[in-house]
Amino acid sequence: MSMIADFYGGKSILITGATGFLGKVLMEKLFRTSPDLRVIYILVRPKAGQTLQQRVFQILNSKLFEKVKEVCPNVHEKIRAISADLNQNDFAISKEDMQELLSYTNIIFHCAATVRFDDHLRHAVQLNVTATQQLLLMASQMPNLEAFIHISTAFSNCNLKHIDEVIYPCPVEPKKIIDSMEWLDDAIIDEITPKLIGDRPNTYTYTKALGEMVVQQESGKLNIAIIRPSIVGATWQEPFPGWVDNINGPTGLIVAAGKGFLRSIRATPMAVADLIPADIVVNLTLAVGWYTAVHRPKSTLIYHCTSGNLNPCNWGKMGIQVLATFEKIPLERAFRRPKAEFTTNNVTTQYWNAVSHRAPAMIYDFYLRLTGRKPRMTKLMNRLLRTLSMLEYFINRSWEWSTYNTEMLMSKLSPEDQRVFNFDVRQLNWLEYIENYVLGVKKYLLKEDMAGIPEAKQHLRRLRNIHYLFNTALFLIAWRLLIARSQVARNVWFFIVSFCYKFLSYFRASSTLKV
Ligand SMILES: CCCCCCCCCCCCCCCCCCCCCCCC(=O)SCCNC(=O)CCNC(=O)[C@H](O)C(C)(C)COP(=O)(O)OP(=O)(O)OC[C@H]1O[C@@H](n2cnc3c(N)ncnc32)[C@H](O)[C@@H]1OP(=O)(O)O
Ligand SMILES: NC(=O)C1=CN([C@@H]2O[C@H](COP(=O)(O)OP(=O)(O)OC[C@H]3O[C@@H](n4cnc5c(N)ncnc54)[C@H](OP(=O)(O)O)[C@@H]3O)[C@@H](O)[C@H]2O)C=CC1
Repeated sequence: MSMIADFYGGKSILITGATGFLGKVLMEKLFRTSPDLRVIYILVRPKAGQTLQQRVFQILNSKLFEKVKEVCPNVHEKIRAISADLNQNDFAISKEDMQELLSYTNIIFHCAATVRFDDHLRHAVQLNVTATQQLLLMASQMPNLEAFIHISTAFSNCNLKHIDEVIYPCPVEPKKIIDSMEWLDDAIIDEITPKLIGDRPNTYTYTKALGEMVVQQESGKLNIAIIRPSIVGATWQEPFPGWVDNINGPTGLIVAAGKGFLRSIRATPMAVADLIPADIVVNLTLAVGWYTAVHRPKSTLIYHCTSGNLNPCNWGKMGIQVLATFEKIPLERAFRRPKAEFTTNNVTTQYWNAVSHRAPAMIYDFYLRLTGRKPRMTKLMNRLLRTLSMLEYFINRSWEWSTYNTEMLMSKLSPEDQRVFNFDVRQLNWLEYIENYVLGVKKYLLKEDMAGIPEAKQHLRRLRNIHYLFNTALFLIAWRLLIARSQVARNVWFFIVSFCYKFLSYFRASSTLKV
């Protein structure tokens, strides 16, 4: 019997960010392991062209929830979508809904955030800091609340090399930042952003650090815990391997490599690729929810959900395995063959960007123009290069995260819970995981049919032939131009031609003699 699964039975659970990548995996696991839970409230904002109900329907009818429907056939009745926008005052929740949330909620999982690296500071503060503050205020009015679990990121302190499971203060108090965002105009915010974020690379990591400070400051009498996952990747085992449905983190680059857009990347092959599968994050989150509510630790505990110190993998190994998988299982309609290299300095990066990214895009756009179509590849390539420049910070450094609390929690679980809520990353086989990740990208994100693999391989063979033809033509043109301009080149050319001629004549003469 799983104590954790049992704990969530009969509970009313509030999840923010349930429509996001991690939120969906969290909801799925909760329904699958504790089908007798009372209700899951999810705060959802209406999206263009979709009502709340349509959004929920889409999630519940996705492949991810297939197993849930078997164990929890009335899942539709147990999910209660509440219209909310975390950017608004009181989240724009109606009075009745707010009353229901305040009266019944037992556990909160706060996953919502803006994960964009380039978000404007005002927006990132609103969602990652102010909304967290407001949610804590709401939580403090919930008489039945047992635990508040805040999802942060292991990179909230990426300005440090070694990171412990503690909250590191930022120089400027979050409250001051929140206040200043109310009266400063965008131009001034733009000007002070670099000074505020200091040695962090973007507004995301900075505001997630501020969010943690807010959690610490506003915790009051609440039972709170913070989870810090590193780079969340596709699922490892549950509900099935390789599930992923957005392009954040490495996923977008895997797609770009598989489609042949990404041919070189500035990365340190030996740097630790601190990836963590989404189901491991979710298992730890649920175990933390149980532990925080039942054991009520005296202080706010922080749990690092990382892989680097227990089972390290590096970007080099990951990149090679990604490409090896694309050899066997290519993506459909690739732009070029999947073939990429790591570069390690600015000069080679600029060179390969020009030769392997910009030039082919321009040639292809030229071809599109010639055939009366709208050019698009240069624009796409520029966006990819911009994305690469934003991710570079994370693939050229290694961090060490201590995992005492996470390991302590593991030791507190019963053998059954260690099995059902497995967050032991030491058991993960990276090569197998990455292969399943790449397959998952193909099947669940790009929705490509496995039956199309022979055609995809055929397409790659065509691309290879075009590549050879193109290179041969380029060589001949260059050579022709060189011969026209240089006496030395002409001499070399005549020497080669006469050598070949003599060789052929000798070969013909000797074969005639034999006859
Ligand atoms: C020896 C062999 C070598 C072979 C190598 C080849 C194999 C390659 C795979 C292995 C390398 C993997 C490296 C991975 C590096 C990952 C580092 C991640 C670090 C995360 C640390 C923090 C973790 C967290 O806590 S939060 C979660 C992470 N958050 C994000 O990832 C968000 C990042 N994204 C953004 O901030 C934005 O999307 C931005 C700024 C990058 C782009 O914004 P923009 O306004 O331009 O528009 P969008 O609409 O968002 O997207 C535009 C365009 O870009 C494409 N795109 C977006 N993200 C990615 C991505 N991660 N990778 C690739 N492409 C991406 C998107 O598809 C759009 O394309 P269109 O065609 O124009 O629609
Ligand atoms: N993915 C990763 O690699 C990592 C993620 N994390 C953390 O995990 C958490 C979840 O991340 P992930 O699932 O990847 O992110 P996603 O971007 O996939 O999901 C973000 C969620 O937040 C919701 N949200 C955003 N803005 C609002 C708003 N104004 N009102 C209501 N809801 C809103 C989104 O709703 P909508 O669907 O409407 O957009 C979505 O459900 C975040 O806190 C993130 O910082 C930490 C480490 C790594």
